[in-house]
Amino acid sequence: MITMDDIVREGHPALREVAKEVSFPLVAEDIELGEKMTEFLKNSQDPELAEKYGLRGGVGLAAPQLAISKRIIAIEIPSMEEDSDEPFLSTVMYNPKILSHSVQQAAIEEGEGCLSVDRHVPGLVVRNAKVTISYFDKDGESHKIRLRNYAAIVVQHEIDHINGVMFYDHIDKTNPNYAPDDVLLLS
Ligand SMILES: OCN(O)CCCc1ccccc1
Ligand code: NI
Repeated sequence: MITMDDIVREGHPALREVAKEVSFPLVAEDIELGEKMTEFLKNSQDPELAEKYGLRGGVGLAAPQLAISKRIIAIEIPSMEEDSDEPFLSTVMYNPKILSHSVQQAAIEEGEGCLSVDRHVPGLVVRNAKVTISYFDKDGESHKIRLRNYAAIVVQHEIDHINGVMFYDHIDKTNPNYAPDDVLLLS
């Protein structure tokens, strides 16, 4: 299983590379990788397992964070309702792509973090509020989905990783808390 020891930290070259597309049909290794990334995210969101294995909670993970320079991301966003055991978004995206996005921008009010960054980097990470994403699933089926708000933020954070971009690259150097006047602040 993937643990924090497998996640590379800032300074590792893989985090600054543009990852390569995967080709279809996928090799077994890339299908298994996606499954292990999802397993990590689920474990990281389970208080007992997270504690037992010392996992930091995550809702997304990108292959470059495992020093694998491939365009593979896993998303595991729990549903907002406590009782529902269906996640809001649970998927492994191969060759994800932002097809289009809103003019409207959004940011998480308390900023972002990253499993590959062992420090708090304050500041607003302004992103597109809505995105239309295309991706392939493990069976090579093509998908096109529209995401907004928190889910859109998470997927953009992960797609940044496969392009060698870190969340703090988006923070305004001179005024980290700069918020464009019509940015949607998500709490
Ligand atoms: O790359 C995944 N990762 O470092 C885990 C944190 C993901 C994440 C955190 C805050 C806002 C969007 C996404
Ligand atoms: Ni990250």
